[in-house]
Amino acid sequence: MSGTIAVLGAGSWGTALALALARNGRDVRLWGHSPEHTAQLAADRENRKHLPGTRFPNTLIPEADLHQAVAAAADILIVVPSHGFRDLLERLAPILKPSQRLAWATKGLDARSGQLLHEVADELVGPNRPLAVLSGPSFAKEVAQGLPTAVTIAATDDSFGKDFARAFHSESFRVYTSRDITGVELGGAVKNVLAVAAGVSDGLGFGANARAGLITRGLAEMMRLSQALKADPQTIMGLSGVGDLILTCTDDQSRNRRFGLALGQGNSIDEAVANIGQTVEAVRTAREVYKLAQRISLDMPICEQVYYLVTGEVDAETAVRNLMARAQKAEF
Ligand SMILES: NC(=O)C1=CN([C@@H]2O[C@H](COP(=O)(O)OP(=O)(O)OC[C@H]3O[C@@H](n4cnc5c(N)ncnc54)[C@H](OP(=O)(O)O)[C@@H]3O)[C@@H](O)[C@H]2O)C=CC1
Ligand SMILES: O=C(CO)COP(=O)(O)O
Repeated sequence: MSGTIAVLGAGSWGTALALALARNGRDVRLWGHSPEHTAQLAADRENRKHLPGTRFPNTLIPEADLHQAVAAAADILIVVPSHGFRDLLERLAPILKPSQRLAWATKGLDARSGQLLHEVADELVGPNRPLAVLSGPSFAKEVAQGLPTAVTIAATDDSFGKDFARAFHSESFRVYTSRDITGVELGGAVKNVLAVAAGVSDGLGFGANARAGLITRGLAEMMRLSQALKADPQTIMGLSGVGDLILTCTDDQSRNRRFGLALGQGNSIDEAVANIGQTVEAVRTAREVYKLAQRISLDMPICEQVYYLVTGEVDAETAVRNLMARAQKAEF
């Protein structure tokens, strides 16, 4: 990754990652789907909507035209919400050059097919294109502020993984590499669903014991799913699994946790989403994880109750009662 990198998606995370790359000496084109928003980024040299107070280096250029952003780039990094991932790849498929490698930092599953995002990428712009995913415990605001952060990049191709890691790696942004794309993607998707459960529990005032119990039994669900999908269990014990699970379940910067908190405090789903005003991935991911677990007959009781919550089939207290009423069993 020595040439320009096109970051596609100009929300909080796309902007923070574009800043990390530009500060690390890379030329970056930051594309956003709203021309008004991209014009504001170009005029202010700052993303006032998502990350106020952080000036863009000269090497970070906002770009309203997708074709131009892609044409200028050696490699591509997608950072749109998961519901826009497939559509964006369909737009990219006819314009990507064979030499351009593709990475993403989106967390979630494909809302149309329930597939992992690397399966969608492989289908639409593969099969031989090097692919990579960046994930781990990393709030956009802290990355934009240059606070110490560690993440994982999993790639289909070792040289892409190393190049991509080098493009980001700095004294404040530490990058570990992996080959387990499935494990890294699963951790990033499922932790958002579990963060809703932790938020609900805290919103109901259930205390520290309940939160720790939910995180630990949630980790067991993540582990079970990763084993069923032939991911490496070690990945779940790493940054993109337990690392991001702890971050998102315990800190109120997390939008998924705040969504759960709001439900636990008696707000409706629509009120909670509107008040947060940004992407809350778990609203969709809870459905996809539930369907996936059903399809492969896997027991994921916490994710199941979050699914019933986001579909309005139970309220917060009933979801917790349902979990506590389960039959006694061995821990492992
Ligand atoms: N924020 C964070 O700390 C982190 C986020 N992530 C992940 O990054 C992904 C993006 O989240 P984040 O940047 O935080 O979300 P934000 O809500 O901050 O921003 C999302 C951006 O994407 C735009 N957008 C919405 N739909 C589409 C689409 N179909 N095509 C292109 N752009 C679109 C939105 O535009 P508009 O406002 O017009 O809708 C907005 O600019 C998510 O999967 C999230 O889980 C991962 C790690 C950290
Ligand atoms: O993924 C994240 C941090 O790693 C951000 O979490 P939220 O989407 O819940 O804010």
